[in-house]
Amino acid sequence: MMDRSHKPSAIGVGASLPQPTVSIKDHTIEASLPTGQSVTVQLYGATVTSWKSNGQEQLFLSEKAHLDGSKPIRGGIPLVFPVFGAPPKNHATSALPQHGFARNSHWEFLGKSSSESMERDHGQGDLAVKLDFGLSHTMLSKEFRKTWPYEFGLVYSVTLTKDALETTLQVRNEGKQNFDFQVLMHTYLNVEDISNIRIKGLESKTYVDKTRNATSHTEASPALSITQETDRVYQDLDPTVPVVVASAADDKPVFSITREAFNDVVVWNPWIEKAKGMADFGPDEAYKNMICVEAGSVSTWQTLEAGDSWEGGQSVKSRI
Ligand SMILES: O=P(O)(O)OC[C@H]1O[C@@H](O)[C@H](O)[C@@H](O)[C@@H]1O
Repeated sequence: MMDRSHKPSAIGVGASLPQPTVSIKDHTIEASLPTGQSVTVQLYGATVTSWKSNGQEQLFLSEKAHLDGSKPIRGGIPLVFPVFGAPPKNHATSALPQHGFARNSHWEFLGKSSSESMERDHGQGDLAVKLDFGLSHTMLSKEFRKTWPYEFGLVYSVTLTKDALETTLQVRNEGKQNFDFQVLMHTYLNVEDISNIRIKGLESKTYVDKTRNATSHTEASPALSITQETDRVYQDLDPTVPVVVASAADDKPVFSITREAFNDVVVWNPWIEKAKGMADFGPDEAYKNMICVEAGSVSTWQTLEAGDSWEGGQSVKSRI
């Protein structure tokens, strides 16, 4: 999964091998590999809004998503930090909006690096391109700084490889006070038909069902089908065991998600009524073309002591 074995790029060493390209335009960063895969990231929220692989778009983006920075982007991979869902009462995050401020703040592009993986699963020499984004307390709006007055630094890395999209968040406590946070990569996966997929890797896991008064249950199904509004927080998963979105027809994986330091996975689909009720969700029937499988750390709080840092991430493979 998270492959830390990238060696420095061979760019400019006389080789005429095609290299990744990266372009920056209108607060949008686009990177593509010579093998055809591409990724698009908006500086607003450092939200990944497109990931193309195998000649297909892998992420769902609502037709009505706001891409002008006026609202968190409905689709792609919004980043949830420092609180998941509605903030609890009497907590340091209480005055923040739902899902925190990372997805509705302006990030900076820190740069790109190209690399050649030495030990990827699919053979040697695969090219990868990594895009780094930063957000710190000095970049927050006055309002967010006031409501969450901690000194922090976030570095969000988006790595595109031939086989996967990897997203990693590093959180640093740059102040003198400890702070608590939750984090989640709210990944909207593009699916052809929700009735034709099953979610595997959740059996026997405890989940909180947010559609049933946040009651706790144990997943009985080895292959979960989505047939109604679904909003579940699965807890205490082994991050190295993939959560797989598989085809119901032939059981082949459509997506496989492994994680690092993320023990929770949220499965969300708004279904008919909720989809209609969201002004930025469209078309109404698009709930059939998406499933959110959201890797994160949300069932407890991570406490970060002054000067410390923490890192977590996911690797999403498609149609392997
Ligand atoms: O509408 P938002 O703030 O983007 O949230 C979408 C959904 O995000 C999911 O992660 C939550 O579990 C749901 O409860 C929520 O409805």
